[in-house]
Amino acid sequence: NQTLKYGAERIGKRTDRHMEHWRNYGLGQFIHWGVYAIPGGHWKGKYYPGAAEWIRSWKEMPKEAYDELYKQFNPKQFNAKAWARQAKDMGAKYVIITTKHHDGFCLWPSEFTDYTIANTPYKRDIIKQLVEAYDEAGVDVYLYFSIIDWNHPGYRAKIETEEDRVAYDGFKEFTRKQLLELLELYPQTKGLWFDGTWDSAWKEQAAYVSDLDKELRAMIPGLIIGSRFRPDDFGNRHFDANGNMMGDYEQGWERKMPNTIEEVHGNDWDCVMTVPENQWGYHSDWRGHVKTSNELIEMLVKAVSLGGNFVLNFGPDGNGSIREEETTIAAEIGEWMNSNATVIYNCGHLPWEKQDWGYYTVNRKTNEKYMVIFNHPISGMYKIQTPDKIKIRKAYLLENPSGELNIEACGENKFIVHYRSSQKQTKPVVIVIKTDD
Ligand SMILES: C[C@@H]1N[C@@H](C#Cc2ccccc2)[C@H](O)[C@@H]1O
Repeated sequence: NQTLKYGAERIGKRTDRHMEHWRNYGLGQFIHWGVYAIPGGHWKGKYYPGAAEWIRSWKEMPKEAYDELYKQFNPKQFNAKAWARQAKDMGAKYVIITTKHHDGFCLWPSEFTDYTIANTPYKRDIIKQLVEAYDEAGVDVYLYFSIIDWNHPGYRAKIETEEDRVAYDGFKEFTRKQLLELLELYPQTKGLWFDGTWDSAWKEQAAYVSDLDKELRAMIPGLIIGSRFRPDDFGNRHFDANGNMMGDYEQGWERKMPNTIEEVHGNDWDCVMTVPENQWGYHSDWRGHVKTSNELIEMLVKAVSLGGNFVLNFGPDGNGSIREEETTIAAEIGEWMNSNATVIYNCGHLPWEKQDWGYYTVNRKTNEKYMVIFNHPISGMYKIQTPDKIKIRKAYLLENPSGELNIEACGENKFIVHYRSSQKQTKPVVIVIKTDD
């Protein structure tokens, strides 16, 4: 182990009540919204094949043209309360909202730049409306903030000259003032979700970012910040040079998921996921595979079964509307969550051998165990292998607690639950299991 001045601030999970609350969310919503929603992945009739929120970086998009778009931003359909209601009905316990993406456009009236919502035809503070609406709906608010800021003159991807260094020092102070401003303006914020911290310029700022991290945490008790913010002494992010995670949870699962508990290294973690293959901001022409609600429910259950949170992205259009595909997905997930949230909220990893029929989750408070079934064996036999002498005493469908299922004990820690559905299953089914531990 090396002695690090700016490595992991803690070994092992945070155990305070704020983090315990975060750990038990299960399901969150991501909102990516900004001026990139105006072109929606097209420019002058051409289709942009990349992620819509990155369209400014497209060679076919003149930077000066993009940088004028905010003067058209006037989302007349925007209704923060409707968005919050939809998220609540989907079963999301928290939301992560883009305050500023890589293009540098601020959805709040920051006093440190003119490139903000205040200077659009819309004028009003989007972040304030969203924070208040979600908070009122009982959905905790987290703020996404991109360190990369293509609009700021002092931003650098790398520092090569003395001029770069001076410019970047000014950019660091600008970044710091915006972050303090956000927490000052929106004290309901429970955490910051940082992005765009992969530049070498940022990765050389271990001392500065360590101080900033402390300053931000001092502003809001219990503030939660993931592993994508601080670099260590050697520019490592997520894990320091000694392999210890920096931040309160691992932010390494973007559009991908772990398959085993070993891959999450005993840390808290989140998975942030898009409905199409790779669109966070609004793209009017989703191509490639668009995930169904069943696929997304399986990802949610898989994340919880491995001790993480699953955060599903929504990309509202330039008028402030949530697109039809996302509205349908939210309703279908919400319908399943209505009768199955028991296996998601306050649940985590059960260290039993993974079986083909699906995933286990366990309620951290009651120790009640769940089998969430995605694959029905034609045998009608659901195998369970318990560790060290744990016996299965009872099993029943979550939707029918009085209908006990037949359990066959097959020798040391092997059990078979017999279940054959009477009708065609189009959504995951949950079996509750009672044990003698
Ligand atoms: C949460 C997501 N992170 C951002 C990114 C990215 C990215 C950029 C380059 C290579 C791979 C990923 C996306 O624009 C979105 O905000």
